[in-house]
Amino acid sequence: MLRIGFIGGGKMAQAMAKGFVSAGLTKNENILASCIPQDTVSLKGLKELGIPTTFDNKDVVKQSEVIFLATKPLVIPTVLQDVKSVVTPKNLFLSVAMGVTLKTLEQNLPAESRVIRVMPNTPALVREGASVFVRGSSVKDDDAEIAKKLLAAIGTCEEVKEYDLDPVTALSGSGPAYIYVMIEALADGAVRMGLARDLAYKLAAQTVKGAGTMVLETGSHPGKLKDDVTSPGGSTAAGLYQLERGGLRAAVITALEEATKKCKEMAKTSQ
Ligand SMILES: NC(=O)C1=CN([C@@H]2O[C@H](COP(=O)(O)OP(=O)(O)OC[C@H]3O[C@@H](n4cnc5c(N)ncnc54)[C@H](O)[C@@H]3O)[C@@H](O)[C@H]2O)C=CC1
Ligand SMILES: O=C(O)[C@@H]1CCC=N1
Repeated sequence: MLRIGFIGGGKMAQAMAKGFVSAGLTKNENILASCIPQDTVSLKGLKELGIPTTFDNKDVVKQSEVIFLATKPLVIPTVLQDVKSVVTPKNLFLSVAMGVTLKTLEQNLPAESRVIRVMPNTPALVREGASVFVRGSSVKDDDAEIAKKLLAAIGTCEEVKEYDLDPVTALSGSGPAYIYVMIEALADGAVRMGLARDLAYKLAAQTVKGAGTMVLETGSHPGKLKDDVTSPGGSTAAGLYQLERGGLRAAVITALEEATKKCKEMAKTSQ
């Protein structure tokens, strides 16, 4: 069984770890995750999952073949300098850090280290994640296969070019947050119109799930699927008109632009 470690044991690390265990790729007790001693939130979450923890990142490198780098982006160069002396050719690094380039990752590790950049998202926890990955310069086909196997076990997985990673981060990395806001707003609207809140959340969430599955499984254009819902002179047309008046599309498009810009800024500051 593959020995998986996480440097940084926060929200994203825990979501992936839970997904890997549910997929049968490893067991909780075979994972090792590090965090900082004062981070009681991470420690509590890892304890609940039954994942062993350490405050020494070198332990993670020594005990794991595959090491996810899952601290905040700005910490990554310091973390890599700290573990550099114990890195061996058996270690494969998968960085999930937003904006931290392969160049920065490779510069802070021994020459020819095997490094892959990944952009996952938190629905990995329920094996409904959307991940992409990019190979570093010393990565072999076997390493890419390991990344694919791990990521495909917790959702969908695509290989992309590094220049795609910032818009991917803005879309599927951050996207669950945008959708949760939409689910809250849908439910708030229904509650305002008199529906019970529990039922409103359930219907809103299933509607998002169902609409996503329609796009994925029918292969139809989202515009056509929208037209299929919109009866002439009906309620949907009345609702859609208000969304357009409220600038929903423009707001979403500029949200993606701002999130992408943030990734590009991070690439510079984390060098
Ligand atoms: N939360 C999300 O939905 C996603 C997050 N990411 C990336 O995942 C990374 C982690 O993000 P989150 O899990 O949201 O943050 P988080 O704050 O929940 O987790 C960060 C973890 O790093 C640990 N940490 C901090 N300094 C450390 C050090 N020097 N050595 C070892 N561990 C240290 C903290 O104790 C904590 O466990 C970020 O780089 C982010 O860009 C990527 C995709 C999605
Ligand atoms: O908000 C962030 O910076 C991270 C990257 C994508 C999702 N969460």
